[in-house]
Amino acid sequence: MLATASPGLQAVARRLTLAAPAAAAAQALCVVRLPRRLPGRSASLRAAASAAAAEAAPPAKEGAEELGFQEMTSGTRRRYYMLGGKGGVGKTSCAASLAVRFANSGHPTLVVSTDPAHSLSDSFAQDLTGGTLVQINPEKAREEFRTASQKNGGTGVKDFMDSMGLGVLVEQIGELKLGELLDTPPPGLDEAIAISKVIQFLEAQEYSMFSHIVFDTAPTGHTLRLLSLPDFLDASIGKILKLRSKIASATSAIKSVFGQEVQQQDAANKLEQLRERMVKVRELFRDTESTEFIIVTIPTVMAISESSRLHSSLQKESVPVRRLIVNQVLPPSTSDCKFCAIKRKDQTRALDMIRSDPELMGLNIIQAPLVDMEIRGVPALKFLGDIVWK
Ligand SMILES: Nc1ncnc2c1ncn2[C@@H]1O[C@H](COP(=O)(O)OP(=O)(O)OP(=O)(O)O)[C@@H](O)[C@H]1O
Repeated sequence: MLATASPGLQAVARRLTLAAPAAAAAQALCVVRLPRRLPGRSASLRAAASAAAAEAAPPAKEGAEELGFQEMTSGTRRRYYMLGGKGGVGKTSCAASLAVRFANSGHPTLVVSTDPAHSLSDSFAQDLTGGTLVQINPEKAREEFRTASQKNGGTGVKDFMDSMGLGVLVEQIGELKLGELLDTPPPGLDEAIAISKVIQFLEAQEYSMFSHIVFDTAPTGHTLRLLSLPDFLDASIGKILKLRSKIASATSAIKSVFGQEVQQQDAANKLEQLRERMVKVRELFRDTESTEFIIVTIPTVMAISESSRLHSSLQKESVPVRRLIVNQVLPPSTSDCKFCAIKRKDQTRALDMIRSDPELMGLNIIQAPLVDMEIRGVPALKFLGDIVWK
């Protein structure tokens, strides 16, 4: 989904609309362009914001480098922020509030969702000033990939090779898992191809004005698969290309004998383009200068354990992580009911767990209070953003 305002962007939007039938909405990516200044919050939200900010516990920064909002807006390079974590912890709310904060500080911002069941439009309460919504359909993108790979063979490159009497070569390059790749695509392929498309669009001249891109990422499992996928695809596509060059001389010999037309160039070029895009996505995800993965969690033992594992996996993938948002922390109170007192004790134990977790203790920890309103619509997002992103 894409919300656009300028005529140039609308041209892209129309192109994308045509490529994506409405029925595919559940499989869509969401890209929202934010105007530089978004509507301010109401007087009641303003009052609640200052109360919540005063009540929010100070961020724990033991051993962590000092990181603030100012640092997020310094420099001239485009910045990418990816928010990820366990389901329901507040990724969308935090991502949307960061985007609103950037936009209101004068930074042209795009917010993108890679979650097929994204709730960005709910979060913004469809308050996408001046924009039109457009779906980018990952299934369509995957279909393009399959068509490119199968162009010459009807049922695939392997069959094509067999038909040319070259099946034995495929056997020789034993590890080629092309059939599997095409018939049972690994989880996250749609997402990876779609995100590479988004990155491709973002690199176009008409998007160059956007200095801040915020990704409201898919839940943990998807995100990890997505991160490791470019390596897998790189290897698979690399094998196809290697195979192609190996058989090049053999096919021309066959052509000269049978006069058979072999048009592999087109398919190979498309695969090569896809491979290059995938490599770019992988590089972008690992670039410490421009990219940061922000883990969002809540103060429960289960969520923190999962965040610890997520951080460990992200480190293995060399994805830069510096901040941990602990969302929905009960604000201090002098008159707790029994339920609140027990809940608070649980939360305190979970927060202590973060401070002693070897994976998490070095991160800059930002506590976001549990607020007594739904985080929905730009004023509420501004309210949350002013508390979280200081
Ligand atoms: N600090 C908070 N105080 C009160 N409510 C909150 C807070 N943060 C998030 N919420 C609410 O919690 C719900 C889930 O939030 P959100 O959709 O941002 O989570 P998510 O991690 O993106 O979920 P999913 O994994 O399903 O995409 C929403 O109704 C949101 O308004």
